Amino acid sequence: MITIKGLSKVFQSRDHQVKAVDNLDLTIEKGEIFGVIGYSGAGKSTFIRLLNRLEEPSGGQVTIENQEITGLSKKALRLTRQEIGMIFQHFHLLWSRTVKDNIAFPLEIAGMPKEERHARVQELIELVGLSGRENAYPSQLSGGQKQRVGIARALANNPKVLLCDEATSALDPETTDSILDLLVDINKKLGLTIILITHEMHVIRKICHRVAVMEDGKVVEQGDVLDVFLHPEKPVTRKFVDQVMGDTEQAHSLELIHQNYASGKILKLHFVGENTNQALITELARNFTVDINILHGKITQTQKGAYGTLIVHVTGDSEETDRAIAYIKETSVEVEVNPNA
Ligand SMILES: Nc1ncnc2c1ncn2[C@@H]1O[C@H](COP(=O)(O)OP(=O)(O)OP(=O)(O)O)[C@@H](O)[C@H]1O
Repeated sequence: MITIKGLSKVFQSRDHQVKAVDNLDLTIEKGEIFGVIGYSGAGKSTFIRLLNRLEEPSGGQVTIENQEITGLSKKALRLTRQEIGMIFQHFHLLWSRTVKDNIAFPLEIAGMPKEERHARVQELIELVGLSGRENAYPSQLSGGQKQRVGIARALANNPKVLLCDEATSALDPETTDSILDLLVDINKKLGLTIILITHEMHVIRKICHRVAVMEDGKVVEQGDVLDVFLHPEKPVTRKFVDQVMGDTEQAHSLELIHQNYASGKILKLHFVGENTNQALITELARNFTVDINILHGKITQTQKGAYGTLIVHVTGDSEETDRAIAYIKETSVEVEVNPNA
């Protein structure tokens, strides 16, 4: 478990102070993929760099599995950093070393004997899917392959936690997905705790179990990814959810829907987890004498199951419509009945 208490970082420039991280408290469970999302300037990079003290905190504590990182001497910190792997947006590889020598680098520093090192590097190359590219130089690799080298190097000393600093931001969407798949795979295979920062909700949706939203150096909202998707509280969180669900477009089409459907009721159904798979609409049509028109919908997958919304127009006898709505409410699908309809 990782506990962060009252963590702060104040940067002092000539004429003013910037509280990049402002009295932040968080608990991250062992083995989870925890995402921190925020816009540029929210303090994400500073936050993640405080965890391994690439940035020295102005105040507060970071404890990783009972070891207080913030209380370590510089010498002890050097050793402990071997237990905290990190990957970066621009990979930070050594350009004059081959793939295998880049991966071997942290093992050399840790003093691992040559033969053991060789075997470990081979194992890591297979783990990250780089077999056959051992002797290539970074300049001969694609962005995705470079990040795979970064991941292998970060995992070399069997860290307790992997920190990912915008690790997919420099990659195209397809490569991003393959790197995210690799991170999920590693999390499952090794039970490794992963903390990532990003400005893309797609990354959170695809791989995180829990998420914290940062704004002005503070965590303004946090929770299970599905809960945050379903009930975003703060405007900044809603904006991020809209990145994936396209709600602005939905709001616009809702206005049109009102104009076009004067009678009946417009329902907005939220599906979570298992319920996305059930044939609710078919059941409604079979069991109630109502007509149902699907007007708009989107379902997306997260690590904790599926999440989606569906806007439907229901017409029929008003009592029968109410019964159908009551039936929907009995399932755990959430339903909002549009008040204007
Ligand atoms: N070394 C520094 N000196 C002074 N101010 C800094 C320093 N590093 C960061 N800041 C300031 O701290 C705030 C948070 O920056 P940070 O880079 O952590 O945000 P971020 O959310 O990671 O944004 P980005 O994705 O743009 O890097 C910003 O106002 C930034 O200008």
